[in-house]
Amino acid sequence: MNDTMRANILLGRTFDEEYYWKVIHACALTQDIESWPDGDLTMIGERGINISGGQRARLALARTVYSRADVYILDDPLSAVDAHVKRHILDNVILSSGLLGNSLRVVTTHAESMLPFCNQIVTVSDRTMSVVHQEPKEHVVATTISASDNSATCDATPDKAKADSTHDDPADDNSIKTDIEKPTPAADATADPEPAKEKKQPKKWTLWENAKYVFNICGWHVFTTLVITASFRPVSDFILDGYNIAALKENAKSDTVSHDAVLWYLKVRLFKAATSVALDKIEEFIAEGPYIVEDCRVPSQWPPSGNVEFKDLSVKYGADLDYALKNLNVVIRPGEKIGIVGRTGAGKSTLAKTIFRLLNEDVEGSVEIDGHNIAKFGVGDFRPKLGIIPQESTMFNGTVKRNLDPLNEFTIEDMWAAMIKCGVADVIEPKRKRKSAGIADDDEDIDGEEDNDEVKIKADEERWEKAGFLMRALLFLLLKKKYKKANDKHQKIGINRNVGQDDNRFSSGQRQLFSLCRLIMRKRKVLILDEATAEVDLETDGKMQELIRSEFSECTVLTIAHRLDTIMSSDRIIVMEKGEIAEIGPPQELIAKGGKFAELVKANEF
Ligand SMILES: Nc1ncnc2c1ncn2[C@@H]1O[C@H](COP(=O)(O)OP(=O)(O)OP(=O)(O)O)[C@@H](O)[C@H]1O
Repeated sequence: MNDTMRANILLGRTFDEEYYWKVIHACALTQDIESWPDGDLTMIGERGINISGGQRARLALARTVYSRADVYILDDPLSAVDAHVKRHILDNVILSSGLLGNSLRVVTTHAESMLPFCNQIVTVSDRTMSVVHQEPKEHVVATTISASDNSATCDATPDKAKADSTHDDPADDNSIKTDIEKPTPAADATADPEPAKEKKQPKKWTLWENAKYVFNICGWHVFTTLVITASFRPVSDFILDGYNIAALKENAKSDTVSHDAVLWYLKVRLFKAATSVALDKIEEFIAEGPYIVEDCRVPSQWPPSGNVEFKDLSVKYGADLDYALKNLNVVIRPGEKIGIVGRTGAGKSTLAKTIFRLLNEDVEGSVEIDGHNIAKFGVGDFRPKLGIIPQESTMFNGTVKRNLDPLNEFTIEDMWAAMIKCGVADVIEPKRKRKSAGIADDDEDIDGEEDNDEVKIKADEERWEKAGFLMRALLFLLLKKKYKKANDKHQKIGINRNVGQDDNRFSSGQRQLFSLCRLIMRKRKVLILDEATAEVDLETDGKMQELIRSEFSECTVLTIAHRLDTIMSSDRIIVMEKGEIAEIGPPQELIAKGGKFAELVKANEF
């Protein structure tokens, strides 16, 4: 939420200073806090927009750990952090030596390296669960299961749990307090030093200051257009759709904003807290510069080959902040596959953002694609020519079709083909129905699949047959709407189904797969995959990598990943460290050299 880092963790709960700083340390947030101008009182934007993906994940973990619950359900808590931080969090939070050591911890994970530490491994496949009990490398869950054996833990073996509780592990007998007083040394002692407790007052922009700023820049009509639009559509939406606020500015000049819209806006939006978030977005849009630069248009087949060059590139997110990128110089050749790795906060995503000019802060130096400095182009012109799967993929409000093809460039068949390739077609419509609409991917036997709609239609027909005159009239009214669109083939197969921005029908992995569908349909010469497979299981990750290799063999692909398997087959690896390139070269060479990359590989093997 749009508040200080501390408020984001406390969530209105009492401030227990001692425990709070222990949580900060355990969740490896100390160094981040120290690097921010207002320490833990630094404002975090809505949905954590001004912190890195890893920082967001650790903040969410800290919020949960601060709740001091008896039972914790942690949904893939380590997917967005590097191997060192993963180890630190395991030791200081999740394992029995950590802050949650005395609680029951149910952890969902794609990280197989975590499995040896668990008492029970529950595998979920095709909606069936199988449970494996084992002797953990370190006692994680068992002690707590027996201590709170009233738990609704679906624990199939209480005896086993009790047995485990008697294991001779001193850490198990310690209270949380004792554990904390004697923290287990992390594998990497530098992962998070002791916290600094400096408290500074945050700088806050009032709504009025925000509004004045936008008024001064763009005047009344533009202001209202901007706010109405920005309130409804996220930044990424604009980017992906190829729209831009500058285009709206043009509309506003031609006086397209009706008074009704203005009044409606004033009533509904202006006085709501959400508006300040919209205003933040507006500032970003305005700072992006023109949508189209008439005397420097991007050619239609651009970029022709996909050569990417970073020249003396430095980036800061604010005058009083450290450089997030420092004097980067590197040439990426056409068609090269580059893996970008590095500790959390090293600058990987910032590097990706510079290629899309998503940063309006202090950017020095340049990014050139096929010899063109991208700063010269209008953002609306060059962005749609590049492809990205961002760290957090989004589904937009609208139909599945609009999500896949916001600019109406492709046929329905293209969309199904992409969804089938990426393995998400079944999420939208079962194979049986697709087949009846002529869009099945193979001849696999699907006769056993039950078609609920057909069963329902039959039941409706039977009801109709039995009904008298009056009842038929009533049924006619009730069923008319239901069957109105029954003849629409595409309606029947669900691509016109509405999905929402925060639609929980889609897992984060599935959202990433939908982003991959968009890329496959567009076939851009330069692609950025920012933790594009972090949320999917290893097998799907492997399939996605294979698909990326075959579909984009001619393209330049920059892949950011903490999971090293994902980038091991890259032509070259860039290891980022504190905003700089610490190492660059083919993966096997870097491993043989025994430097930073070799260290990361080793850390990943724990
Ligand atoms: N919008 C922002 N405003 C201020 N600082 C930011 C912003 N985004 C990132 N930073 C800071 O810039 C640095 C680099 O962040 P970046 O997101 O590039 O790291 P990363 O290597 O991608 O990390 P992760 O692996 O955690 O995703 C971090 O210190 C982060 O706190």
